[in-house]
Amino acid sequence: MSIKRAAVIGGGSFGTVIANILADNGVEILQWMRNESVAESINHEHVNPDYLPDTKLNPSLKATTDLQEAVRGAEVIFVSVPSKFVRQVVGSFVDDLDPTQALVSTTKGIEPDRFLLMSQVLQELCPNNPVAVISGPNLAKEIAKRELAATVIASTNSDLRRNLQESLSCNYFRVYASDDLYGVELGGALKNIYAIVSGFIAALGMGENTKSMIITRSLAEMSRFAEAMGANPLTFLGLAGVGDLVVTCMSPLSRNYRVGYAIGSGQSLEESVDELGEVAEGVNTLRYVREKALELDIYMPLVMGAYEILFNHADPKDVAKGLMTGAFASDVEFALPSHKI
Ligand SMILES: NC(=O)C1=CN([C@@H]2O[C@H](COP(=O)(O)OP(=O)(O)OC[C@H]3O[C@@H](n4cnc5c(N)ncnc54)[C@H](OP(=O)(O)O)[C@@H]3O)[C@@H](O)[C@H]2O)C=CC1
Ligand SMILES: O=C(CO)COP(=O)(O)O
Repeated sequence: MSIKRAAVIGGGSFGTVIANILADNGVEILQWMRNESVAESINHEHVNPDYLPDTKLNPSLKATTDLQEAVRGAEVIFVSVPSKFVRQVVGSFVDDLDPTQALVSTTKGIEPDRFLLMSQVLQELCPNNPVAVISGPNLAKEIAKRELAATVIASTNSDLRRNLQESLSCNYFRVYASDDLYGVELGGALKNIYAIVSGFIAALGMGENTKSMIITRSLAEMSRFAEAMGANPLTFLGLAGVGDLVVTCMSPLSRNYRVGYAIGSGQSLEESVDELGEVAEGVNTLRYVREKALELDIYMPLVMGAYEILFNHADPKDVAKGLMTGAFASDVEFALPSHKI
């Protein structure tokens, strides 16, 4: 049975795109945002002027700045604010929820204190509510133009998975299923780091072989981290792993890639983030993953190198040279374990 009424919490580019797909599919949808003038523009002009100024939105998509109004009666609540604010924003409406209402995170980030992914934060705040995540190669600006794309819905609740597949699938958006929430979410969070690295590489004018090497070794590093964290690295072979890694490492539409490109072109981290004006989750994720890798002694040379460039002003060219002179290593560690080379 597909969803009749849903809420999207967040007025940015991805929240708006998800709300618009649901509206295109006939779901009654109320999108919450804190900015009154953006809400008014969505309601009257059917445009989100701050994040998707060139997209005519479905006129049935309604916006509000009243959080309680948005969640009241919604069968599913999509949470689409930056990871830094998920706990605060969701925490302000948990008391209004009943246990039938499902929560879906679109957010690709990590909460640092206990290294929690967003579905874990949602589950902690709302232990009786079903939870899912959506992740995949989903650049909002392309989906807004209704260019073909695919995504993954992950949940251990098979009814919720199926309802979400039915409510989000349409002729420009294909929705695949997974029951590995942690793996799907970890892929979405980790790839942002490597999109920043790929941005450096592009800014330095490095070749196509270099770009391919970086993407492939990023996948090896992500998988090594996933395995050490107890996740299933096979999930990274799908859209939420390879798929999202490839698109964000290759496209200037990725905000994380753009931050990397700006830094590789000589701007400071602060300038790059300010100029972007949107969230680039990879900057904080890089800090948290580096810390976790040091704590668990996980070999992550790209993460360590990127950290030196972003936070210690290291020269990207010197870091790249250092990466080329590491100890001899295995190509696919699942096939040839490192200790056997
Ligand atoms: N854009 C994309 O292509 C995709 C993004 N994602 C993920 O979705 C999440 C949201 O991204 P996206 O929509 O692109 O982000 P944007 O940067 O486009 O927008 C962020 C939104 O969150 C709002 N916001 C920021 N801080 C707060 C706060 N303290 N309280 C309430 N609202 C707040 C902003 O409001 P205001 O405008 O008032 O500041 C804005 O509406 C991220 O984790 C991202 O990684 C996932 C897939 C694709
Ligand atoms: O996650 C995304 C596409 O799948 C969006 O990436 P950015 O946050 O780097 O723009």
